[in-house]
Amino acid sequence: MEKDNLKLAYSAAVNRRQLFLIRCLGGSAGKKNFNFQSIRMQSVMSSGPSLEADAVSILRSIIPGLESTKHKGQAGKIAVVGGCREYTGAPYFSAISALKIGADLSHVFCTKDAAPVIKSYSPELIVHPILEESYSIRDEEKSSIAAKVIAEVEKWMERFDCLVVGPGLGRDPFLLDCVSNIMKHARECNVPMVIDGDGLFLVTNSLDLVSGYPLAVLTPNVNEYKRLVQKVLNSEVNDQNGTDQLLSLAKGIGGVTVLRKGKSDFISDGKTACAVSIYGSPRRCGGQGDILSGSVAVFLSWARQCAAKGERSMNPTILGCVAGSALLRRAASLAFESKKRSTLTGDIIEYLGRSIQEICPV
Ligand SMILES: NC(=O)C1=CN([C@@H]2O[C@H](COP(=O)(O)OP(=O)(O)OC[C@H]3O[C@@H](n4cnc5c(N)ncnc54)[C@H](O)[C@@H]3O)[C@@H](O)[C@H]2O)[C@@H](O)CC1
Ligand SMILES: Nc1ncnc2c1ncn2[C@@H]1O[C@H](COP(=O)(O)OP(=O)(O)OP(=O)(O)O)[C@@H](O)[C@H]1O
Ligand SMILES: [Mg+2]
Repeated sequence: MEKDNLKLAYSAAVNRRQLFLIRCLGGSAGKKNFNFQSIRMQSVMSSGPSLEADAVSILRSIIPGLESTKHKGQAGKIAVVGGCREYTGAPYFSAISALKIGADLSHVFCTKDAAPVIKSYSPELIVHPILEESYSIRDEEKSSIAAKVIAEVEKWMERFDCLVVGPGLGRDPFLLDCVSNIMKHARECNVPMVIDGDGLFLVTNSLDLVSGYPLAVLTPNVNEYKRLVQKVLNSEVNDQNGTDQLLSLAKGIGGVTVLRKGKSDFISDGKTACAVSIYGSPRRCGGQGDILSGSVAVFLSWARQCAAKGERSMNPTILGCVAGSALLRRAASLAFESKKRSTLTGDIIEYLGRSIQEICPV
């Protein structure tokens, strides 16, 4: 009896899978004819058609081709500022996701303690052990160390297409001072920044770091969003009027782009708002936001390249957010299909490649 039930469940799963493949392939695997209709339907159904971005078209339009004329670096050079004694997973997830999506180089600027650990996760990452936390230095050393940190980052800054600031950064006051200097320098160099995790803790307390900088993207989770709304709008989160509040928040920080993470991801630059509701995963394991920050950094860089060629008129930071969110959610859904309750962030990262391949086959 149990065997029969198992057989039935198995054949139902196979049927569902076949139906899904037929719907997705739509008779052709070619880039132009690829049919992602099943996913688009789900997305429209879950948050209403008016706000939902056409994420698949956006992804297709900004993912660059793989051409033999290109040299290393042209598909993106990303740097993650994060990683401390407590957190080594978050910067790794963010930086490795950038590579898995298609960036050529991914750097991590972290504390001296975190560096050997992050290096041991992957030889693909370029890891700079430059940051220090208060516990490891004497007060009289602070100013010389702060000067060294910024000098080290300055050497690299102009090479980066985007910085991700905050995954696993921690909240040590001295370290955050040094990171503030890095952000000021990035801003002077017009380098886009995705601010996440403890980077949002820093920015919420020092809004000037990003205020009025249109190349800044903030990616708050539920707690981080609440703190931002309280600080900037002096009110509580109001989900009845969620879109207006998000617009006001982005506007209140001088036109930065805010990607509010949740059941649907909502994105606004203070002028327009859109949503990504593509079906993701019901697992809420830590680290999915880190994948998102690395993804947004890459797509934002690609969208800016398209904009520079005059190929796209919409705000490239918004396009980058939509693309990053859609890809993460698709990968999470594929990972969950396979791993169910045991789905972890590492599993989702393994599906980034397949998710991008479905949209832009090579
Ligand atoms: N494997 C890893 O290394 C991971 C590390 N992560 C990192 O963990 C850090 C925290 O992210 P969460 O999403 O948990 O942050 P949240 O702000 O959502 O939650 C953290 C919780 O701890 C409290 N908290 C922690 N430190 C505090 C402090 N110094 N003062 C006041 N309250 C404090 C917060 O109020 C909140 O309740 C970030 O740097 C994030 O990037 C996460 O990305 C998950 C994965
Ligand atoms: N309730 C939900 N249903 C579906 N997807 C969700 C839900 N909540 C979050 N997500 C997705 O997970 C991604 C990460 O959001 P989450 O709120 O977990 O971030 P986070 O707390 O910063 O993660 P991290 O653990 O990496 O710090 C979002 O981009 C969103 O697409
Ligand atoms: Mg987070």
